[in-house]
Amino acid sequence: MEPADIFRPILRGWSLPLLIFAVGYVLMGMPRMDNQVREGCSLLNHDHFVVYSRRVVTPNGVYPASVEVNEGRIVSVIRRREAPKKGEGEVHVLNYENAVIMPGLVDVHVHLDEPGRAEWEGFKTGTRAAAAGGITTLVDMPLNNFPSTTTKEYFKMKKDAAKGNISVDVGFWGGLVPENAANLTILDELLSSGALGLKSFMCPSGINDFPMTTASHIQDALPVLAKYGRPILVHAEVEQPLEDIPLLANGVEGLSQDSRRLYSTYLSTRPPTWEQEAVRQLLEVAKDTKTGGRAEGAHVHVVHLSDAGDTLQFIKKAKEEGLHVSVETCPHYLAFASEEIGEGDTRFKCAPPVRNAVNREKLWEALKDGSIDMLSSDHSPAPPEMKEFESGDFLKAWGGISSLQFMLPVTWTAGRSHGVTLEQMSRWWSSNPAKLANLDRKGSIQFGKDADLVIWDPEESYVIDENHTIYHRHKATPYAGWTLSGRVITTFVRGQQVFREGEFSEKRCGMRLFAL
Ligand SMILES: NC(=O)NC(NC(N)=O)C(=O)[O-]
Ligand SMILES: [Zn+2]
Ligand SMILES: [Zn+2]
Repeated sequence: MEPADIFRPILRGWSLPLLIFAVGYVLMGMPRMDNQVREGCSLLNHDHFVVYSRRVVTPNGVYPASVEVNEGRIVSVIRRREAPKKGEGEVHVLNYENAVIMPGLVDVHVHLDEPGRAEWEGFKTGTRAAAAGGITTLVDMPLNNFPSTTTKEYFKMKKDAAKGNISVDVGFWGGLVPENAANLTILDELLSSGALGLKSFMCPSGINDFPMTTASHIQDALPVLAKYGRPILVHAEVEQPLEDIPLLANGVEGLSQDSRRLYSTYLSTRPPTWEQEAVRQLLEVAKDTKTGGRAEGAHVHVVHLSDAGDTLQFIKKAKEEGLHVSVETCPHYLAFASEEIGEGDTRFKCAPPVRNAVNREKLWEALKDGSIDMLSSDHSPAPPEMKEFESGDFLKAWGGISSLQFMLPVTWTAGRSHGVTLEQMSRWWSSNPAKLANLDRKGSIQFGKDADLVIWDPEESYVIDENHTIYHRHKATPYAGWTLSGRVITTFVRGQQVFREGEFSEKRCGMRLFAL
């Protein structure tokens, strides 16, 4: 007897009530279940589902578990040796077996350059690269876009440009410049518009409408930041005289074209003393962040640390003294060494510069012992002409490395030889950056958090060659030619499957994240 036959007699007498029930179910239940499909936000036809693998990275360790997702949130994390079978409840199960399920990456340092410089990078291309790379939240920098994000009006332009164009969730830093540091009402409005914090430069940024700030401007802004409990991120390099450097005794103008094509020449123009002096001055004003200080509640964060020498020691000491400070470095400082950069290869140009292999090892140590708190991409691409690929002139080329899509596999590939664990990966890339940006719902696989997940295979390797699809606006990246370990299989943003095996959801349903 077929199951349908059993139901037939029952259906006969009950067909009308059953029909009403069924229609009611369809009307009430289906819209929610089908929302994402209809709206095209997800590649998956379910709002309520379970992902399972034998390696789920949680705050209490890595273990086999099922992660239940309902309407965008994580509703349970259950340790279990096998995936739930079909029929155990009504929930759809995705079994990823040996793949790693990790919190999506939170990248707090990305230049997406819109509005105004869409030819550099953009919300669409940048956030697709992020989704393909397992980054589920990114925080956009207030510069390279035009106008720079320094007032509430410009903040509105920024958030309007993002609307409907983002594949992952995006928050925004506001910019601190002398003009708004001198008019704290402007700063207050910028923060009350929802900027997650501020960003400033202690040296020229290269962008005319983003002038540099001194430590004293930063000191002026700290009490306003304290009022909102938000951080300031600082590009910490201060220009120092270079005459003592023999190569530069006659200024950079006197240098030959051959010399300008050497990375070592560029390196000597931005010595570690620039970072040291900036951080020394910055930490002096950051004393105000101490408990009981005039800016208690504010937080000072040093972006893209390159010098693993005194700069790092200053930061370590400041933390011990109770200052509210933190520091990030970027994979390019951990993956490359100045002596290995080829002549004229300006893809590697960034500020502060990539230093030597000895420094690189020290950065790894500092990251592993917790002296460096987190990682970020500092994805900052520019059109090929500006990178001076033709001339290979390191002094003329725009500084900025294009890398967003490769952050997870690059960290894993370079980190493996340093014994990096999955838990460290998720602390550096998810929980610690989420904390910096006060994104409470982001950064870990835990009950109640947003279901932001990256599912990836750490054992699989591949080459970044011409067959590898790069989603950045510009394809030039210093990781070209690298053999990477770690392939992103799929990415979920608030339970929406936005990327799966080279495919994206039809629509861009990333949310803009504003501070309250
Ligand atoms: N204007 C920039 O995007 N600058 C960036 N450029 C780099 N890092 O070379 C940065 O973060 O300083
Ligand atoms: Zn910078
Ligand atoms: Zn940057």
